[in-house]
Amino acid sequence: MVLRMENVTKRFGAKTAVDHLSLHIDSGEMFGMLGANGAGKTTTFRMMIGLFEPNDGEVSWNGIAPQSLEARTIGYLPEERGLYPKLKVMEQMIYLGRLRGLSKQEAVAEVDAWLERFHIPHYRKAKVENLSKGNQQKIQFIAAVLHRPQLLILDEPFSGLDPINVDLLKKAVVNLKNDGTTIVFSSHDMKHVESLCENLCIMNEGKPVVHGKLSDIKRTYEKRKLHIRADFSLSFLENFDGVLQMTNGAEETTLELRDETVAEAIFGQLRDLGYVRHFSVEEPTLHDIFIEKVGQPYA
Ligand SMILES: Nc1ncnc2c1ncn2[C@@H]1O[C@H](COP(=O)(O)OP(=O)(O)OP(=O)(O)O)[C@@H](O)[C@H]1O
Repeated sequence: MVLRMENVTKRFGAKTAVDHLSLHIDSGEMFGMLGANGAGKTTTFRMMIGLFEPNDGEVSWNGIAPQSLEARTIGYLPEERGLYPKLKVMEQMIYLGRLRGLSKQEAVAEVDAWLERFHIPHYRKAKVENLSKGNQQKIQFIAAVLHRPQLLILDEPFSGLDPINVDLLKKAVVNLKNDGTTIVFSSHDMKHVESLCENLCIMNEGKPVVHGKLSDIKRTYEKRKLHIRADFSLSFLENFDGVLQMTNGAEETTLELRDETVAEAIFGQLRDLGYVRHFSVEEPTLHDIFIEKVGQPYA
């Protein structure tokens, strides 16, 4: 399933929530959406699944409008979790499975397998309202995947989970991807996007400010961080051409450089000055790129 969003704009009254967004997500890909609160991620997801119509532009999956896809094709984990608190887990999952075209037996088999995988088979008959927040989230995740969708859209799937459950869910997501599911997800933790996605989009005020392959984005982002530990004073580097910022830690000096050629120039000079214990150039993190492009740390 290939997703194409061409020049998509969505307005709510005077507010432009998504502004001329073009995206291309390939079949079987895991795609990350980043953006501060209100950047337009959820609105984008809702257009991907046909809940919202764009004011301008087009959305299609394999050339088909999302509204025309079969219910079985899409799985969606909404940001606002929407389970029925009074219903028992299995009853509720059977109901949702039936809505997506599964028989009762198929739904029960899928749900039992997922409950085992998530180490919560004993909650089969529990009311949702009696589960912890993290376990409710696992149930909500199961609701999004029990019909084995080809496209899975996960809005903040890891928020509110402890590290063990984050790992459990991450593994599940990676397995689904390896089985061929196309996955789009948003996360407020850039490390999740960095570890899971080859391709991503950073949105800011409805506009895509960075979009493409993570490795290409990092390569074309010129700024580098340089870490040095030396047995002599490095104070002369403060005014070195291409050094944008210098921070002296207890053991190590960290420099922000205009680009990697500055590191080479510094390296050439240090060799003649004394013993250098450590010299390393760091690739930019997604966090660095986000701050540069969006102008503020991620909320
Ligand atoms: N149904 C709506 N009616 C009016 N305005 C809306 C509606 N949905 C979203 N908006 C506005 O559109 C903008 C983008 O919202 P959206 O929920 O897509 O952002 P987001 O990136 O998902 O944010 P968050 O990380 O906080 O979930 C916001 O300013 C929001 O207030």
